[in-house]
Amino acid sequence: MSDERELLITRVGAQGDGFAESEGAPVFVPFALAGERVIADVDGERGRLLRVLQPSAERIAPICRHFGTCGGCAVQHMSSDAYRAWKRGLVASAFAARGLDVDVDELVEPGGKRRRAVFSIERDDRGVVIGFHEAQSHVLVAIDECPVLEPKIVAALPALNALVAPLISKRGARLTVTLTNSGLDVLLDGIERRLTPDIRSRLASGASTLQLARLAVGNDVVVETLPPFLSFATADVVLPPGCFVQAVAEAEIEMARRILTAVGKVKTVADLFCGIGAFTLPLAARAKVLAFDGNQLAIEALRAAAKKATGLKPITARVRDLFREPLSPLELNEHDAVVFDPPRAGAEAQAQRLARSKVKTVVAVSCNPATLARDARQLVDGGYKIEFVTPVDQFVYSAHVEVVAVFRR
Ligand SMILES: C[S@@+](CC[C@H](N)C(=O)[O-])C[C@H]1O[C@@H](n2cnc3c(N)ncnc32)[C@H](O)[C@@H]1O
Repeated sequence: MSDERELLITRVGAQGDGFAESEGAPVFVPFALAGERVIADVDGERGRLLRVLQPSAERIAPICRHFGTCGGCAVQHMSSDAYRAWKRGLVASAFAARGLDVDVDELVEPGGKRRRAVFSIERDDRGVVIGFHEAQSHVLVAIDECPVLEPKIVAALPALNALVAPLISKRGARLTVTLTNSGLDVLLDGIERRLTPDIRSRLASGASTLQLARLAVGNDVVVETLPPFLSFATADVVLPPGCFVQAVAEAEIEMARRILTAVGKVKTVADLFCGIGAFTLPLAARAKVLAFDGNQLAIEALRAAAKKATGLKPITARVRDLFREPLSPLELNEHDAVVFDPPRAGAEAQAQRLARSKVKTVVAVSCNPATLARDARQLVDGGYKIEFVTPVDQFVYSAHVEVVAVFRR
């Protein structure tokens, strides 16, 4: 039932939604800005923006026609100043919630487009559709333009759709597309159909016509025309299908630069949650690196790249579950600096051990300010001082923010 209300938006929340109080309860209104009076259709804590009665001076026109329906971007309607202040504020408030009053740096905006996208692909009345879901909805928005993605990825979507369409059912699947140095690396997963020899050969010939570097369906590499690789320092890493890569090359380079500046002149560094070595390899240009990750394929890819690279100090890469078996203080103490870049869940167990270590410099990279602040609290309680907290805008127009934090003792 429609419940239209006039609301005063008092701030923008962590997901990019406008926040108002109405009838004694919170209401979150996507696409509304602080200070605006709006009419929204309210259903519980959610409000659908119907009209802006009094627009904020910070309101600007979005740059993408899908903005407002596509769930990929949350805040294209904010001026650059408001956007920068909001992202910085997300980090400051996460730290404040842990009792850490830090002077968060200005938002660093390295620019660049996303080289990896995970699309949904589904069959419905429109045919087979590739796109992103509306926020908090099952409705799929067909994407034919996207200002945050590498144009080569967007341009390939119609042909990729035609290639995999026969495999797509109403249940849908995921299509992960990564722009690598040797072309597009495409992974289709979540499909029910088995690949018959006939389907496989049709996919393989289509992939070569499209000059894809690789096409994989689930764990099955259907065709690899060229090994899909990315370069870090002097090394070329061949990507295991679907493995983690930093979304934007420019952001990754900026973060690596800040990590190197923070660790300074050192002999030995531990890189925890190293993945395929986006930070390990630049660090190895300077110091001996011991690198750990839970993903066996990522570690194998890093080892193979390190073996072939020239001009790097020794890298030892090991598979280890750092949630269950974090490095002990004794193991950590063998290093002049430790870098950790965990998944969104953070590195709670590892931070506890770091807090008891004697390591001089710790650099944390995180895509989740809340878990970073939790882990930072442990480091501070263990005697570390926070030197820098720098938000890096890797996920432009979204509510996500990457952070590099430097701790010293
Ligand atoms: C945010 S990524 C960072 C990877 C790398 N630093 C980079 O920049 O490409 C997080 C990494 O944590 C790894 N990971 C997730 N859970 C883990 C665990 N329990 N133990 C060790 N590594 C884990 C993932 O495999 C992934 O490579």
